[in-house]
Amino acid sequence: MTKVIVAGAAGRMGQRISYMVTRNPDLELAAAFEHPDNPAVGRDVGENGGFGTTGVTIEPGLDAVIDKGDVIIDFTFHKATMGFARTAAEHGRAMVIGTTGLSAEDLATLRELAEAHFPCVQAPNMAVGVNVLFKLVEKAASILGDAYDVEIVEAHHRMKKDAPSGTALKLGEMAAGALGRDLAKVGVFERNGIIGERTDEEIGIQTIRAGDIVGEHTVYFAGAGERIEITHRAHSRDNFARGAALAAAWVAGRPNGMYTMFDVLGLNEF
Ligand SMILES: NC(=O)C1=CN([C@@H]2O[C@H](COP(=O)(O)OP(=O)(O)OC[C@H]3O[C@@H](n4cnc5c(N)ncnc54)[C@H](O)[C@@H]3O)[C@@H](O)[C@H]2O)C=CC1
Ligand SMILES: O=C(O)C1=N[C@H](C(=O)O)C[C@H](O)C1
Repeated sequence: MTKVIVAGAAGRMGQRISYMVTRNPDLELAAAFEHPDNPAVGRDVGENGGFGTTGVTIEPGLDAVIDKGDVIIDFTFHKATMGFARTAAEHGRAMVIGTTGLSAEDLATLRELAEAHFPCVQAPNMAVGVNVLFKLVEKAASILGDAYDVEIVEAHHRMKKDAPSGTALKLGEMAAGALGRDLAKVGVFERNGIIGERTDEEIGIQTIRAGDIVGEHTVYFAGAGERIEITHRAHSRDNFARGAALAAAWVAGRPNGMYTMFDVLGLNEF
């Protein structure tokens, strides 16, 4: 039985992850923590999340609970995540990281820490459907090639802090990789004013923030006289949370290093 520590346990994702951990027979919800200023500190994580009494109290900060578990599931905020990774490295705890908005520098540091000290599953989206979407987009781009313009539109709730979504960036990277391009060079994240004609190689990524949209991603492949649109819509946060719980059960006991949901779901061969 793998003992799980849930970071940001009072957050939108933290609540549903805590619930999914209690539903997974391979996992034990061993501890939960929040930012020390969060009003949920001191409450039972299940009562706070609306799924009953668990006997697990939300503690103030990771240091208070680090000795209680084997795997930390982190869906919080990029600055907090990097601090948790340093603590995980010191204590040799595994991590599942769903937090988005990590910079290229953060990801390089995370890789260094994980390769030396702990196994880590990191993915911008832990839903099974989105991970299949990544593969479909890679395949579509490699078949269609340069004759089709690639554009990505993502929509999320008004509370989301980072833009574009980590998923949209990954979709852009999958398409760019299949087309022999580098998203850092060809990504276009804003269009306004007299911008001139579209270039062949650019990959546009546009953002919508509105209401309580859980998460939607559409990739367009538009050519002369036709287009393909591939869309994923999340109906609730439970698919992300179920994926995170699956990743926690999978990562415990693995060799140190970085893994993705493709490893967890066995999608590398596709
Ligand atoms: N990989 C995936 O499948 C998914 C990733 N996400 C990502 O997860 C992250 C969180 O999303 P939400 O739950 O919607 O945000 P949220 O704002 O509802 O929850 C974040 C929680 O983290 C807590 N937190 C922040 N700093 C902390 C610290 N230093 N110590 C302890 N707790 C701290 C906050 O108090 C808050 O309760 C975002 O980066 C989002 O993009 C969201 C959904 C799916
Ligand atoms: O913040 C969210 O809500 C989500 N964030 C992730 C992202 O940035 O890709 C995944 C999901 O779409 C929900």
